[in-house]
Formats: sequence, structure tokens, C-alpha cells
Amino acid sequence: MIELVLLAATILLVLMVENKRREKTYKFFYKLPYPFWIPIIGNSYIFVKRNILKVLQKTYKIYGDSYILYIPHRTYFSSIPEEIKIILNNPHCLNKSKEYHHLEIILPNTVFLVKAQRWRKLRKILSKSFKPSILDLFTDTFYEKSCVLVDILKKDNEQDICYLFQKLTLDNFSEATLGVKSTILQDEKEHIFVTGVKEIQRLAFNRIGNLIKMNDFLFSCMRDCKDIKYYINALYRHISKIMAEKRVLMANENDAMLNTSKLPILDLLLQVSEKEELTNEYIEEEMVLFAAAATDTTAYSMAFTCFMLALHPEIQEKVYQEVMSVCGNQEIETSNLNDLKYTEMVISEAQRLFPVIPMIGRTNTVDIDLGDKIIPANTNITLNYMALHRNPKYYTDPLVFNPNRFLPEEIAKRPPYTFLPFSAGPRNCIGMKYALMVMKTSIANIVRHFYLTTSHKSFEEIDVESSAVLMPITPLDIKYTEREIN
Ligand code: HEM
Repeated sequence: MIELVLLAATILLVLMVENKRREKTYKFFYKLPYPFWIPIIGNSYIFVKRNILKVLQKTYKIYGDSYILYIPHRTYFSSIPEEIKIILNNPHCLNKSKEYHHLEIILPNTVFLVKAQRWRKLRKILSKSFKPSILDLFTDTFYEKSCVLVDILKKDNEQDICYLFQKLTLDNFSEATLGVKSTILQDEKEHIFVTGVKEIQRLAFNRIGNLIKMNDFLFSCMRDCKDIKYYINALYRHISKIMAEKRVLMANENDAMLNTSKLPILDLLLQVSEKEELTNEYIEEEMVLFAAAATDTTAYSMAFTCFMLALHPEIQEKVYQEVMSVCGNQEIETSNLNDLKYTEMVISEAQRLFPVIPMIGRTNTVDIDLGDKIIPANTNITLNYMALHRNPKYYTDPLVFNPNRFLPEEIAKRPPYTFLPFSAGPRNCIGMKYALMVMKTSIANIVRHFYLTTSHKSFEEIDVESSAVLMPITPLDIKYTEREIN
């Protein structure tokens, strides 16, 4: 008898707890706005054959800063700075959301995707290579590559700048991160790595909202899956070849190609691999991830910056004057970068309008209290940075390109967490300083040599799309006219 009472009490308790949980979930999910949804497919129908970014911009316009989409799992969308701050800094909200699963099946063990516990260990090891004292040693590499790009533009002033920047960032990556010489920029052939990174993103992100492609088994039978495997194998082949060369160089310490004083990330990982139990397979995978994370993001951010400079000659002139007064016609050095303040403001303003990672996703392992609502544990969360950056509440006339918004006194007027191109909190972009160094060196060197012009009247004339990275749909029309160097 007593056993029965105990059993009934336990069941009652479990039901009460479950009821409380459901009530909380109900309160959270059903009090927020969401579009009409269909059982099983949810809101996936709104993505059919549409540009995902445009659909999400439209849902944001209709439902505002905080709403739910069923794609088909329930996802909470927020672009409220106070909420973003809480989410990004909560130690129980470090895991990536379900959308990243499409990349997880390709690069599951990398710092970008692993779960919090493993992530903490990897991030600690990798952060050693991103210390300012180490990165500062690479300015000469970044400068040298920007000079190669300038020479190419001198010979042909109407090249697709996105493609050139992709090759430049890959050369920078190979030399600074892997520590081997790379001359992809000079190579006229299409590079498989550049095409591969772009295609993998496109094919993987095309799965979002597509019920057939979202199923791993069905996807594995599709052409897209075979194509992803083809490209991922090509990326691995590229990295494996470099790693094999590197091992030979490391065994033969006095080879000129090995520059241990700079300690590129790969050298560091190989050095600590035994102590930290990092396998060769893991290191290869991490390098593929880094190559993907470091190239398109930086390349498209620079391309959008050049485009905005071409549209705004008076702002371009101010950048030119600053570069000439800080660097003159000399090599751009690490000590110059801090003084290129206006150039950095211009880059920030371009990143505000075109955050190349327009949204990020997280999931929480415990309930998170946002003040006016509680996000129940295991919710899929998307933080919409593009909407945040273009919100008139924080940026008056948000579609006007105005670098002065990044004057210290203007930044101080805005609430924190209103500008997040590199995200924020402990799982922010590890390569932020690296990217800013590449962007400042390259943009400064280009503006010093050319007047940038475009036939467009406004940036709204160009169409953008986003798989993982925001990019223009067609090549950006920018013309480079050589300046007279005194
Ligand atoms: C303008 C250029 C760049 C932008 C705008 C950018 C932006 C971002 C953003 C928003 C995240 C967070 C993503 C998320 O939470 O889903 C991120 C993560 C990351 N980025 Fe970048 N990134 C850039 C360049 C780079 C570079 C140059 C590197 C490497 C050299 C890099 C390596 C990474 C890595 C490894 C992560 C994952 C960090 C972690 O989970 O601990 N990024 N980046």
C-alpha cells in the first residue's frame, strides 16, 4: 500500500513539474508573435525558393524585435541589445543552435561548433596564437599581399574585387596561419579553395527551411551532399598537402620557409599536439575551419567597405588624407594601424550596414531570465545582428553611411551591444584583431593608390544574399583609377 502511495506521489510530482515547465514554455512561446504555421512543416513554407535573408528581413519588419519562427523547430528571434547581452554572456548559452548542424556534419570537432565543455579547452589553446604580440608580427605579410593586389588592379582596374579579396585573404591565411608561402593572388586560375568555401556554405545553408534537405538521410542521397563532399575533400587535400610540407620543414628546422618567431597557429597546434592530445585529423579539420572562417568574412567586409567608399567620394578623400598623413608613401606598419582611426570608423560603418555574419544562433542548457520573459531550456535562439545594426532606435537614419557614428562620443551615446559584427561574449570571433589588421592595411593601401568610383547611386541598388556569410549576388561595380603619387 505504502509503495502505491509513494508511486502516486512521485507521478503527481513529475506531472506538476512537467506542467510548470509546459506553462513556462507556453507563456514564452505563445505570447510572442509568430506567422501562421502548419503542423509538421511549421513556417518552412515561407522559405521555399526564396532568399533566406530577405525572408528573415521581412519577418523582422512584420513581427519586430522579438518573435518566433517554426523552421520547423521553434526558434526565438531577438534583436534587443539588453537580451543579446544576457544571452551572449550566459555560461549556459554557449552551444550553437540547430542551424549549425548543417556545418556540424562537415566539421564536427572544430572550435566553431563543439559543445561548451570541449570548446573551453580548444579556445584556450587557440587563443595563444591570437595574442596581439603575435598578430602584430604579421602586418608585413598583410601589407605585402595588399601590394600584390594593388599591382593587379593597376593592370586591370575593373576586376571583381570580391574574388580578388577572397584570394588575398587565402594568401594571408596560408602565410600567417599555416606559415607557408602562398601566391594564389597572382594565379589567374580559379582556386578550388575559394570556390569550395563558397559552395559548401551555399549548399549547407540551402538546407535551412527545406524539409527534404533537412533530413540527414534524404540529404545524403542528394546531389548537393555529393557536391559538399567533393568540395570538402578538396579543402582537406589543400590543407593536408600544406601540413605534410610543414612537418618536413619542422623536422628540418633551419629551412627558410619556417618562421618560428612568428609562430603561426599551425605551428602552435603541432607543438602542443602531444601534450594536449590533439590528433592530426583534428588539426587538419581545425585548419579547414579556420581557412573558411578567415577568408570570406574578411573578403566581403573589405569589398563592402570599398563599395561604400566608391559611393561616397568625400569620405574616401578623408580616408586618403588620413592614410597619407599617417603612412605617407611608406610601407604600412603595425605602429601605423592604431593611428588609422578614421579608416577604422569607415570599416565599422560598412560592417554596421553589411554585417557579414548577419545572424548567429545559440541554444541554452538552462532557463534564461531576460527580465520580462524566461527562455525555457533547450530553446533554439537566433540573434539578428543585421536588424540590430539598422534599427533607427540606435542609429538615426540607419541607411545613411556615416562613419562619424563611430566617434568615441557617439558610441558612448548608444546602449552597449548595438554593434556586433564580430559578436561578443566569451564565444565571440577569435580572429577579430587579425581581421581588422588585414582590413585596415588593405583598405589603406588601396585608397592610397586609387580613386574608387561606381556607376551605382545607392547601396540599395545592389542585391545581397546570405548563406553563412552576407555577400552581393552580382559582382560589385567598382572602378579603380590610379592616383598620382607624389
Ligand atoms: C571581418 C571578418 C570577420 C567577421 C565579421 C567575423 C565574425 C565572426 C562572428 C560573428 C563569429 C561568431 C559566430 C557565431 O557565434 O556563430 C565568429 C566566430 C569565429 N571566427 Fe570570425 N569573423 C571574421 C574573421 C575571422 C578571422 C580572420 C578568423 C581567423 C583567423 C576567424 C575565426 C573565427 C572562429 C574560429 C570563430 C569561432 C569562435 C568560437 O566559437 O570560439 N574569424 N566570427
